Amino acid sequence: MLEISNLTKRYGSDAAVLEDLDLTVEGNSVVAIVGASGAGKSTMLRCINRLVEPTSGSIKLNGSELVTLKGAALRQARRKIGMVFQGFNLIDRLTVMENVLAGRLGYVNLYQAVTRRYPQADIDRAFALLERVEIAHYANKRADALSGGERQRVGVVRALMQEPEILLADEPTASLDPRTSEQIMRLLQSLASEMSLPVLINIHNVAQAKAYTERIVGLRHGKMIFDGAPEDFTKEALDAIYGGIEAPDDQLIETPASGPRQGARGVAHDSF
Ligand SMILES: Nc1ncnc2c1ncn2[C@@H]1O[C@H](COP(=O)(O)OP(=O)(O)OP(=O)(O)O)[C@@H](O)[C@H]1O
Repeated sequence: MLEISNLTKRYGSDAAVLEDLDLTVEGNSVVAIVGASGAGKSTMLRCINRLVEPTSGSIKLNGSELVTLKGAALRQARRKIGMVFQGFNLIDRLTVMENVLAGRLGYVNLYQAVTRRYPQADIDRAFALLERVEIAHYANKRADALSGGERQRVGVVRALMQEPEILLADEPTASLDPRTSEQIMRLLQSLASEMSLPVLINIHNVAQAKAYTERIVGLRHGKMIFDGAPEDFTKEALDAIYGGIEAPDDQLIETPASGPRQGARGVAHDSF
C-alpha cells in the first residue's frame, strides 16, 4: 500500500509544484493521474521514487517511510519501486533478455552485474514474464529491432523483474499508436490484479484513463482537485482540471467494452 500525506514539493524558491497532497493506494489498484502539462504529475511520481526530493510530507510504501531514506537504504527501497517510461528507456544494442535482466541490477553483486552473470532463477523469471507478455520469442533479439508496443512490454517486464511493491508509469502509452496503447493499458491493468500491485499511471489521455483504470486523480497546479471513480469523472471535473479547455463530450462516455475512440483520443492528447 502506498500512503502519501501532506506531500509538498518546491523547486528552489519557486511556488509549490505539489501542495499538501494526500493519496492512499491499495494493492491491485490502478490509478490514473491526470492534469494539464505542468500540473505536477511527473514530480509526484519522482517524489515517490525519490528522483526528486520532497520538500515536506510523508510517503510510505507498505509501512516504510521513503522520504527520510538515504544511501544504501534508499537504494534498497528503490528496488521496490518499478518504473515504466514513455520512451521505454531500453538499451538498444542489448538484447531483450539483457534489458530485462537489468531489472535485477539492484539485487546482484558487482561481479555479476559487470559480467552479466545472473542467477538462473533470474533468467527463469525473466522468461516466465516475457512469456506472460507474449514476447518470449524475442528474448535474443536486439531491443531496437522491436516495435514500440513490444519495447514497452520489455520495459514493463524489466520493472517487474525488480519484484516491485508498486509500479509507476509515466506516460507509458504516449509514444504508441492508439491500438497498442490500449493493449499496454490492459496489460498494466491485468498485471496489477495478478500481482496485487498498486499501479500509478500518469496519463494525458483521459479516455484511456477512464477505460482502463478504476480511479482517477486529477491535479491542477499541484493540488488534487479530483479523486474518484471513472464514472464520476464528469465534464465538470474535466473542465476544472484542464482549466476551461473545452473537452469533447465523447471523452466521457467511453467504456472498456467499447474502448476509446480514435477521435476522442486525438483531441485528448493534442489538446492537453
Ligand atoms: N527540475 C526542475 N526544476 C525546476 N522546476 C521544475 C523541475 N521539474 C519540473 N519543474 C516544474 O514543475 C512543474 C510541474 O512539472 P511536472 O513535470 O511535474 O508536470 P507534469 O504534470 O508532469 O507535466 P507534463 O504533463 O507536461 O509532463 C512545472 O512548472 C515544471 O516547470
